[in-house]
Amino acid sequence: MSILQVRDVTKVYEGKVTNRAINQLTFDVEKGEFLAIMGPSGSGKTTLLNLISTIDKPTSGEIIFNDIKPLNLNNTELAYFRRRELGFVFQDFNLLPMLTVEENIVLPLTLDQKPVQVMEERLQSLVNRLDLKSFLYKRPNEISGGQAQRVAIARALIHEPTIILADEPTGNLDSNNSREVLELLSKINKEKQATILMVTHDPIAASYCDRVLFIKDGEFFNEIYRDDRRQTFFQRILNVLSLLGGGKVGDLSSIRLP
Ligand SMILES: Nc1ncnc2c1ncn2[C@@H]1O[C@H](COP(=O)(O)OP(=O)(O)OP(=O)(O)O)[C@@H](O)[C@H]1O
Repeated sequence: MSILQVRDVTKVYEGKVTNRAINQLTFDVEKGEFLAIMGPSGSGKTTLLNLISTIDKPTSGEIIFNDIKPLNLNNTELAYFRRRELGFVFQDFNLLPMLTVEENIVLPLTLDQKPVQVMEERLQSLVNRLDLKSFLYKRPNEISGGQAQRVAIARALIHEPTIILADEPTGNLDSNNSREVLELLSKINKEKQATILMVTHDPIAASYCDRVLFIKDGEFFNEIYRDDRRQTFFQRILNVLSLLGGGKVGDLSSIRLP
């Protein structure tokens, strides 16, 4: 079942020079899928994420979540839709520094005025699943980058969104913390059938996904599905990246994945 349908979407930035950042892009995201979007710098990944997250509007084409077309919603409905249906995970975590880890996580429910009991139940379940207990009462500047990203993932999950949109979630993490965050995303994807769309430059991060969709100059370039072994999927991702051009694929091709 498709959770998200991107239908013939084009985004043109008008200015001194007209820039067609996304051009007639069509794809679906299935319920429970973990999808990576990859492409060279300037290929339109951020633009696409902004369109899917309803921060920006397509010039033409449609984006449909289940049966909801965000373009048809007014501003109040759109704000509510974003809060309820979408979960965001960013490269720089975006935690509020003055709040504790616990307060950051329940913030979306506080904004939704959910009953305290609901907040506590969901918080407890996430604290156990994401192993957050030891730093629940600390503030963001007192925890590591990996821990901060786990908190951001908990915050994205607490209102049980239809889809999690992750923008380079490991971009600011070292390799150990990256692996921890990717294993966590993989776990919530498998155990809770969470649907995740992740934009990444990192072929190791993409190798945790079920499918990688490659874009070039705002257009569909290729897509590949994971097979049994992550190592062979990783090699196939590198092959497509080398066809796409740019990047440091040569340096990575000898990596053995943990
Ligand atoms: N607000 C804007 N106004 C005009 N052009 C823009 C705007 N935002 C992006 N662009 C252009 O649209 C194209 C796609 O940019 P986008 O940021 O979506 O690429 P990207 O794949 O996310 O790049 P990167 O990997 O470097 O972040 C680029 O040519 C960029 O210069």
